[in-house]
Amino acid sequence: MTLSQLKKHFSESVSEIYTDSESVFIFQIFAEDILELNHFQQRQSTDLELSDEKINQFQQIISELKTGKPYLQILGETEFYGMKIFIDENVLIPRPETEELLEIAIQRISNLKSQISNPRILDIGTGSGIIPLVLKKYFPESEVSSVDFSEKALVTAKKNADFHKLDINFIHADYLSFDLNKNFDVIISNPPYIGIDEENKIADSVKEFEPKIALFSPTSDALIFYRKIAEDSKKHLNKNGLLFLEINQKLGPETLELYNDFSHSELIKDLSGNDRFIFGVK
Ligand SMILES: C[S@@+](CC[C@H](N)C(=O)[O-])C[C@H]1O[C@@H](n2cnc3c(N)ncnc32)[C@H](O)[C@@H]1O
Repeated sequence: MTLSQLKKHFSESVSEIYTDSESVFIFQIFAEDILELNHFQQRQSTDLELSDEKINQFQQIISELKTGKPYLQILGETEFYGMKIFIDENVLIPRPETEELLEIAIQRISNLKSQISNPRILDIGTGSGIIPLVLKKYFPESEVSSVDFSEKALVTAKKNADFHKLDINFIHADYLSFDLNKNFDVIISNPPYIGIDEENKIADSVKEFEPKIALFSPTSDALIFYRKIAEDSKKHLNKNGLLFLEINQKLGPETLELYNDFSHSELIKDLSGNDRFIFGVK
């Protein structure tokens, strides 16, 4: 089988799940990984004869894609804020909105840095580690702690931290019953924000392949993490400390209200125009 025949076979096999342009895009990504040919080289090598081993690898990928498994999980890595990030079934696949959250945070923490040279940062809900990794990369003098209840997620996050040689203090704990024992200059979080009773409204592809603990709050209270963060901020966020949260777009005003004792708090929309972030100054 040649490369162009494989490409056609690939597109036809996944046509029930992906549009033509999506399947071309996904094929290119896997061809880059398996055949070690960049996009330009792939276009120049349409007649390349492929070994049975390579064809079998693509066949395996097709079988997995047909189950609805996200292609990034099959690939095992993604790019986030310009960094290579390993992912697997134990962590949330990084979302573009979280890149926006970090853009907002980096800009505002830079301003804070004129007053505090080594800010102490707490991230709640580590997942693949994207938030603490990006912040530690941008603010090497900062002290970054990150808590997650999922031991398996922490294994992946540590793998990412080792890969990028970044020093993060990972904490394995249930944040909802965790006593913070020090104060922070920055609290940031993208916690689970869907009430467990709303599970039936979420697409099967998300529910089936991404960890439930990353998506759903443990009760029907979708704001349970935000309430605990508000409580902790009272005692453990320093004066003029900064708060950055990714939130459920349907609960903007209710979530913002939890932080009305801050000297400043605002809702910020994402690029799609949804209420998606809260920025607060204590
Ligand atoms: C929405 S995901 C966000 C992951 C990552 N920060 C990101 O933006 O991709 C929420 C994370 O919170 C973690 N989590 C869920 N319940 C938790 C709890 N009770 N205590 C600490 N972490 C928890 C999940 O394991 C998951 O990694």
